[in-house]
Amino acid sequence: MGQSLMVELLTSAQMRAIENAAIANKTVTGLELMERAGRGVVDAIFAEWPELQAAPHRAVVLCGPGNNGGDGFVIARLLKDWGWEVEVFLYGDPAKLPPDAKTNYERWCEMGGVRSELPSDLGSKPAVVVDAMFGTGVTRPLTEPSDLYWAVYERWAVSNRSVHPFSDPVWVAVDIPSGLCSDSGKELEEDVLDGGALHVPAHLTVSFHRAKIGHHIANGPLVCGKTVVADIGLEGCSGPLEDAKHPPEGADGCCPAVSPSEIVHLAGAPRDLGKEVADHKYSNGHALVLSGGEGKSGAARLAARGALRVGAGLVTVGAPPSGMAECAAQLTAIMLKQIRDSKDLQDVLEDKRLNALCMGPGMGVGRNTREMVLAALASEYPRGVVLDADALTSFADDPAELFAALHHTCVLTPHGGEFARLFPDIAEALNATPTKGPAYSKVDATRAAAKRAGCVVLFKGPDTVIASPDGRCALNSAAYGRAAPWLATAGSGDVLAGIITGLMARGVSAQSAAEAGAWLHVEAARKFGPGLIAEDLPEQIPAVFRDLGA
Ligand SMILES: NC(=O)C1=CN([C@@H]2O[C@H](COP(=O)(O)OP(=O)(O)OC[C@H]3O[C@@H](n4cnc5c(N)ncnc54)[C@H](OP(=O)(O)O)[C@@H]3O)[C@@H](O)[C@H]2O)[C@@H](O)CC1
Ligand SMILES: [K+]
Repeated sequence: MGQSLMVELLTSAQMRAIENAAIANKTVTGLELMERAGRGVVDAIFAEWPELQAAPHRAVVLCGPGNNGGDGFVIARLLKDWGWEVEVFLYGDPAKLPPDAKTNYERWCEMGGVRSELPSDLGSKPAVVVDAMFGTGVTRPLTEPSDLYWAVYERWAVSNRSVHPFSDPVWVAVDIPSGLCSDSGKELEEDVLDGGALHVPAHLTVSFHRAKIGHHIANGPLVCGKTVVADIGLEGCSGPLEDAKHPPEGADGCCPAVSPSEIVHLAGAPRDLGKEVADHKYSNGHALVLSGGEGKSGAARLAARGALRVGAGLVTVGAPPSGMAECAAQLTAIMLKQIRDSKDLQDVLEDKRLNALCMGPGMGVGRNTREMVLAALASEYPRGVVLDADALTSFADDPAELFAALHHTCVLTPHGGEFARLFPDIAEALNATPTKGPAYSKVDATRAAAKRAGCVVLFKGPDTVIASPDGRCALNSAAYGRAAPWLATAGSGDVLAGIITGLMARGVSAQSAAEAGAWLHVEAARKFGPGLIAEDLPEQIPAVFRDLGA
């Protein structure tokens, strides 16, 4: 099974490396890139609001002291060329602008004025406000610049997104809304409460070459509005070659500036999930899902149903004696076996056809769960093991004991609370108020956790991050066109654990199963829509598969 359409997400350092390599290779000049960036923003505005292309309007362009500001001067010039009335503000000293930004500042000055002070009369309401204050170069909280920014915002408050956009100005962010860290999707803040971070939510954010991680993680989707990516002619420069440490020239003259393995991908639609006509049930594996006792078996049954629907050939629920009657009354296609402790589990695992295990949902926190997990992990046969919920919390007192036993066919699926129990120091770094950029991100945290645990970690949320110990990392974003707010419902995580287990039973590797599972989980929720409860999720998988042509 593979992933289709791998969309790359970059950090600011990766973007800079790609840009610098292209300039060093003489593929393009910085000035050309800036021109294309500015044009990309104008094209995106006209594509989004064709009414704005049809007749001239008024724009306010807020420029900052770096190259993001440089893009702003290009946009001002292009809009003016289009017949618009354009007012430009600059935060910073024009003499200190970087060279390309300065060139564009000077070109703009031949066409119009630049104000740095806030006038008492800001003039008539513009159709568009362009935020070109700060882009990927923000390294500290914005305090002083926010005066100008907020004044413009408050003057024409962008109150209600649902009304026709031109009753308020549309707010267009160049590259990323100013003040948002492009690596972490967090706003840099002062330690003090009145830090004055900038984060006006944009209607449209136009980024360049690739989306940045920050557009898709943490607050990014809340602040960026609709995000589009403009092609600025750097295609082929991200690193199509495997060994980017010793980069030969790329076929198109570009130099792969970033090792492909370092790049985070947006999880995409999985491919090849169909079954072969000649398959029999054992060709698609046998998943075992461990359950809790009486009144606690629902979570395991949800997981088992997810595993079966995603195509595991057979699924068995293993329950302690007190859970047997409840499970027997509820299960039909799913088999049932009594497993009370680690000794029973070891016996059951003698059957090598059981090739994937799901442990945790509803199992209970404590010694018995701990011992069963360790018994499963000690088994010599290399089966997939998905650990969720109580299987994670049972090791809160001694995570190192768990980490010592984990191996490369394991997947941990913590939510924020479980993550903090297993990786308290990493969670603390992630949750600290970010005062410097690039800020520590959920990507950094998940990669660090995977390395420490020695297995795949899937850190849940609307921005689910999936990382392997070798650094491979994907982001499954339930935002923008894939928002799935009804997924935050009891038992939804149990189904996800089961889906991943089912995929591993079918022979999918740990990282790919976690990525595909997270993607399918969101799609199943979107298929059902409002009113979704966890029981509905497995039942939507057939429709999702049909859409995939599986
Ligand atoms: N990469 C590409 O391919 C392309 C990139 N392009 C564009 O370049 C943008 C990146 O440009 P950039 O690196 O100059 O950074 P940018 O965001 O303008 O800010 C840096 C300036 O802000 C200042 N500053 C920072 N924090 C501050 C604070 N708290 N308070 C006050 N000042 C603060 C900082 O000052 P310093 O830290 O140096 O003192 C520096 O002067 C990118 O987002 C995209 O729009 C496109 O043109 C073409 C293709
Ligand atoms: K910006």
